[in-house]
Amino acid sequence: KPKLFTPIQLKGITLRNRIAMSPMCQYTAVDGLPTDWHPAHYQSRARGGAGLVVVEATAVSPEGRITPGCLGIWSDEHAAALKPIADGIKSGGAVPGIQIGHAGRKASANLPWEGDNHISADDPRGWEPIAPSAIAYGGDLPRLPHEMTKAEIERVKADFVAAAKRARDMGFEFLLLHFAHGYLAQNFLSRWSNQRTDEYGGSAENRARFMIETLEAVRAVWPEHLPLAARLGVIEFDDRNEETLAESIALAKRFKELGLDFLDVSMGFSIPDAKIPWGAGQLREISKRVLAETGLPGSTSWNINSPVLAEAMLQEGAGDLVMIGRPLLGNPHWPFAAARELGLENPTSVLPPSYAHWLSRYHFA
Ligand SMILES: NC(=O)C1=CN(Cc2ccccc2)CCC1
Repeated sequence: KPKLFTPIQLKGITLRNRIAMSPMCQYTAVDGLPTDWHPAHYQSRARGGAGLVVVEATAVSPEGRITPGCLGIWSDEHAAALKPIADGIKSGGAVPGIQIGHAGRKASANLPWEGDNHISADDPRGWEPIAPSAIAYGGDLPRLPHEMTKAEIERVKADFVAAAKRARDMGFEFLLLHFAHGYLAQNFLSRWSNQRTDEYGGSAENRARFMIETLEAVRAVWPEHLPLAARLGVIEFDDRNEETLAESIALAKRFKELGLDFLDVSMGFSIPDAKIPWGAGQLREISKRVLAETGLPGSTSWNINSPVLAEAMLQEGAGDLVMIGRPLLGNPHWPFAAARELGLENPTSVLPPSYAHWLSRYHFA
């Protein structure tokens, strides 16, 4: 039986299979609120057979959005608007997850298909990004962020806690902290973006402080029986990969001590000229190493572009789940196609009865 279609228990929650829909920004929110796009987008992937559906990066504050089209959970109104989405994922048979984050120095950008660049400083649609240091990312995101004061650091940590409480209260059962992709938490971790001289900068411990303190504070409010996860940028593909990986593994071990239940292995994306080794299953070896050394259940993503590759990665310990992104954009029923390709008996069993009944009958040779 393919491992991809075996259940897994994470704390008090059981996933029906190992297929997770990776959080992917839809850029269709208005003032942080979902539109009719979001419920259909997410419920269709649950009905298509995924075991876990993780809602896209949802900002803990307005200035924490990547673009004006990003979701937010910074108010009770925003939280209430997300409840139907959590309910729809659950009624579709998947575990409802959500990623919460802050875009840091990459914030205030145009939609990817409308420039993918910083909104110009004089454009009222934008806002001033905030980050650990006044150092711009560069490339198409050249805007200088405002260096956060201690008070702002405290405020943003509190925003993460408030966001976690709202996600909990709206029925989400898997919480994924966005600690990757050159956003705020990663901005603190990376020397490229953090040159503070206070206790939030300098040593590896100091640069990890924001993540550590945020994890501790969120853990205290996130229910013990629900999995708390983090997506961590463990490597930058710059000129110090070994050092970064060693720091990341030590940090992940610390996260485990602090009660993290699940680690999703990703990339730092802290600088524009990173040498990303794009390719099928590109983080497979890195994920195997990080998860083996930390002993945490986990996953990775990035171009897991075939069911055979997904199965191989599970078999070799590159994750307990696979994070499937773009293939699920192209086909909400990717799990059904994977079930057939991997030879699962009764492949239609991954779909709801309304589809499964007719898909499993009246075949002809
Ligand atoms: N919210 C996120 O984590 C996002 C990650 N991206 C990853 C990505 C980076 C570079 C190339 C492709 C995809 C795209 C934008 C949103």
